[in-house]
Amino acid sequence: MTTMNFLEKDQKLSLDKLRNVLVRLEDTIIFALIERAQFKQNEIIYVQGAFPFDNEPDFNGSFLDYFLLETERIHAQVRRYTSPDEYPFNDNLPAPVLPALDFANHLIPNKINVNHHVKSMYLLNILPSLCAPGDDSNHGSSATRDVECLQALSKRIHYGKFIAEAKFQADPEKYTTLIKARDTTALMALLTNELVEERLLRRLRRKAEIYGQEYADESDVDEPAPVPSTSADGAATNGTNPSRKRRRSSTSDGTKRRIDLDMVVRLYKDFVIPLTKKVEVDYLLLRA
Ligand SMILES: C=C(O[C@@H]1C=C(C(=O)O)C=C[C@H]1O)C(=O)O
Repeated sequence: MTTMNFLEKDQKLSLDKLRNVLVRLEDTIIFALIERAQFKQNEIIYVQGAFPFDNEPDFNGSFLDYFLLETERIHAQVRRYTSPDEYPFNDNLPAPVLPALDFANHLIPNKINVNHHVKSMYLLNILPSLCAPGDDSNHGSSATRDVECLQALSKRIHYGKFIAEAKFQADPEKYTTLIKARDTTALMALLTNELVEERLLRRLRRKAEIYGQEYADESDVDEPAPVPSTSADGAATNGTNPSRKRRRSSTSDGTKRRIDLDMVVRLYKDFVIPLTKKVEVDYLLLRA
């Protein structure tokens, strides 16, 4: 199970299934980062007011803010944000044009949304080490990739609500005692699973190493071309064309990477996991 089907009424929250969803979201996040890393930082798209939007005279945000808002406006109309695992970065989005779906109700009512933290973490701490400095004019492409990164990170981090609910259901007495005492330190300690975190960071580095490798297509390398078993003059050959040598696409360490492994691990260690756990604690505190 790599996704939760929130339309299934009898599907109970399972910590294992939820963890599998987080594992699958690692792939989504790594590939979204790889896509953004193709372009330079293009800092101007993050500068408030740097681009005039004639069709939106009252809008005074950055180019990315504009693209994110317009993206969320259209996604809201196809009811993206009615799904229990989707959280927008903007308020005041249009109503869906599609009829409401009857989702299973796993969580207690809450308005927890940490996307302001997600966005500032991404722009201030991730982007500068993800992309080369400078401007390559790929402003639209950079913004589209930024939106994909932000949406994937937001989804992953807000899954903390489901994780917290599953943990509460597994031990309601212990959690209720700490919630009533508003003991956030003890709550954080109780919900923390260091073994899961350590395994995640090891897996993440390995995934980034594999997904981030440049693949040298067969047509890009001088493979020894197979030749007929006998040459034109009829002499037996060894089946290869000695004149073509294999051109390696690798660098000195044997691989050319599209993403910095340490950056990916740091993203999770310093930001994604702590923010997920903050969502878990914030959600549990509502459960008193
Ligand atoms: C998500 C969980 O809760 C915590 C947060 C984790 C994370 O964000 O990766 C991993 C383990 C826990 O410390 C979990 O227990 O799986």
